[in-house]
Amino acid sequence: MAYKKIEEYDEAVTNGLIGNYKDVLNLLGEDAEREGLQKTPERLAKAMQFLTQGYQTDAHAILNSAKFHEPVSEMIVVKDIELYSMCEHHMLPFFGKAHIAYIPNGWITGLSKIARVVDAYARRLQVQERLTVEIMNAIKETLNPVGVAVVIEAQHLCMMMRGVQKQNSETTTSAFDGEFHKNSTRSEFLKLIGSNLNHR
Ligand SMILES: Nc1nc2c(ncn2[C@@H]2O[C@H](COP(=O)(O)OP(=O)(O)OP(=O)(O)O)[C@@H](O)[C@H]2O)c(=O)[nH]1
Ligand SMILES: [Zn+2]
Repeated sequence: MAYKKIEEYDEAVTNGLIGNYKDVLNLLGEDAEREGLQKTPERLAKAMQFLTQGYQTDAHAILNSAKFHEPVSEMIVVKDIELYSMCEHHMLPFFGKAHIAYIPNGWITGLSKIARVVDAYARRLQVQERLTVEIMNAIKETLNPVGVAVVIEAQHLCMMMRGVQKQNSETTTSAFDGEFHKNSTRSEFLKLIGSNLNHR
């Protein structure tokens, strides 16, 4: 399946969500019919479809769509890829940065495709750990690299706006494969992204 942007929203899904979001507003003590809220269920229905469009994207197809044979054997690092996702426990956002590296084994992919793969998995209901591993596996399975590494640093609104209410905590998750299991390779990557995971 080719990667496609959501430009049109599924009418049946949108209408179903609109009805439900009206109920949600009323249950929360609002008046869903008041002027300021009249279009809110529809906006929210579209926003949620946008934020979960990853279910309609195929990360492997994204990477395969710009796969080039290239005799490169040095580490390729794409860092500071911003990401926005939603935790599957509270459906509240978590957001931060992904840093990704791979060491090619004859095949490279378009750099933008790496960032698109982040979105393909981030735009779903997620836990940060699974998001990290899914990105790694997609790169591993399509490019068959000598090694692949993914580090994600994120803040979770469910820990900030509610619950434990910690405003400054940041969660770092990582997934390493192949050459990145070697201390020296992993250290080089962590140094390049300026991560303090190096001290572990
Ligand atoms: N491991 C992991 N946990 C997450 C992530 N996002 C949210 N959580 C946690 O999921 C847990 C759900 O715990 P529960 O005790 O079922 O939910 P809760 O009563 O709302 O918990 P509190 O947030 O502590 O109030 C919480 O500890 C959240 O911090 C994530 O990406 N990874
Ligand atoms: Zn949460």
